[in-house]
Amino acid sequence: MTGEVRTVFRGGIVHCVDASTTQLLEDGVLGLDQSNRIVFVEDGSQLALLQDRYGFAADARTIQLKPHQFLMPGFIDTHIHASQYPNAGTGLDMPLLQWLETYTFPTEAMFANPEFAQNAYEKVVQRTLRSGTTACSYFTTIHREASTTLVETCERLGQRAYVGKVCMDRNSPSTYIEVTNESIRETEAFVQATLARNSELVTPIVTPRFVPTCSSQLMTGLGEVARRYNVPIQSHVSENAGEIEWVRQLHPQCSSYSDVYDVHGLLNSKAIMAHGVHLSEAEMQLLSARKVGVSHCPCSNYGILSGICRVRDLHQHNVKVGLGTDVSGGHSPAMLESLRLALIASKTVHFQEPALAPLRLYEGLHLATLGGAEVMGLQDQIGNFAPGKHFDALIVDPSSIDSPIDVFAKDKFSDRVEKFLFNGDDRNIVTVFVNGKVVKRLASAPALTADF
Ligand SMILES: O=c1[nH]c(=O)c2nc[nH]c2[nH]1
Repeated sequence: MTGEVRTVFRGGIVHCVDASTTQLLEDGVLGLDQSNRIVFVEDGSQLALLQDRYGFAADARTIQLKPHQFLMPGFIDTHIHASQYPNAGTGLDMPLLQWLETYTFPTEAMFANPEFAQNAYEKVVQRTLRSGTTACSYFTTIHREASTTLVETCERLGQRAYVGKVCMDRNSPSTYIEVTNESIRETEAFVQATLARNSELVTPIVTPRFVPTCSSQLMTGLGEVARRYNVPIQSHVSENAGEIEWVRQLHPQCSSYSDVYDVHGLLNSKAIMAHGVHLSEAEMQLLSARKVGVSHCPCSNYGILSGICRVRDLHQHNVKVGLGTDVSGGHSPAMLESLRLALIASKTVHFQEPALAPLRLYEGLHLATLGGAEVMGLQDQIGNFAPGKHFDALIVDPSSIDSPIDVFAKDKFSDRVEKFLFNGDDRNIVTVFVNGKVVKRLASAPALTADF
């Protein structure tokens, strides 16, 4: 239910209505109610009619975007290791298992130090917000205290987030491993404490790292915690050939990597599985039947030599797909980079399998916004500008100060949007709203009243 219209934005608007429909309005209007929920998105020429149709408050305000500016939904990063941000852009010279041992586990172990954790988490939340990411599904480390620091940081800086304390009780370094029962107890304590905050923005997510580092007893226990508190689950699946072979040796009785999670009660409609690069036909059918979402992480899949996820094939199997930066297997915390590489990766798949058509630009935008919301189970709350949703949005300015884009008189509105998606960066993202609150504002932003 939405209320009377209190705020109207007028200017360009682009958002994905569904996986195959994008609404592009060069002169659009978007109405918000008193709690900053979206009431409507319409063509601006209809404004007078809309006042009657939706009931505008007597003191409703109109915020006029500057020429070339447009509104779009915030990006949704469905898979990011907040604790690996100190390594972002480094160490991309090895495949997954070696990379974990050499770079990743040693850095994650440093989060035992609260000051190190505080500094890193502050930076990753600031950086992702600045890049236009309004919602993230974060992995932290095995440390509960530091994981709570990330929860507090997201709340304070105003980012919507799932935060998961990582669990691992086998095949891990002696300095970075948990005892099974303690890992389950600590997860439950973290879930309880995070739920008790009644946060509008942050939700705990149960996070078994991946099969090689989680015993059967741990996976079963974590599945029970997720069910008891009705919270989501995240992990990694079928990312890398060496990893998949290891899982086969560890669980010879299971028919596939995905089946290992299934028999331990970890696949359901609230589960997010990252990568899915080498999923078999049977695994795609299983993920589809369990309504599991896949986080496609193309930067990481190239960076740590995993392979290429067949997104079109997943869609044909009716599997939900969103995008993840997967910092720091992925080099960049910016979702624009993941979007671009997702488009390129789909062309590489197409070269190899011509029947799988490359993703079109707006399918990429869907993956980065509404598709991500579906993967996180938040499709009724965020991901596009449908009535009733929260206002998690960006004001993009292709002509902002220091813009990396040049706009020409011949450019249509759709050209300006495309230029941003391919050549823009955070200098073009002049305002970021999460839950109707401004969390980033640059000098080129339109004037806003103080209560945003
Ligand atoms: O890309 C990845 N990053 C990780 O940190 C990880 N852990 C298990 N599997 C993983 N894959």
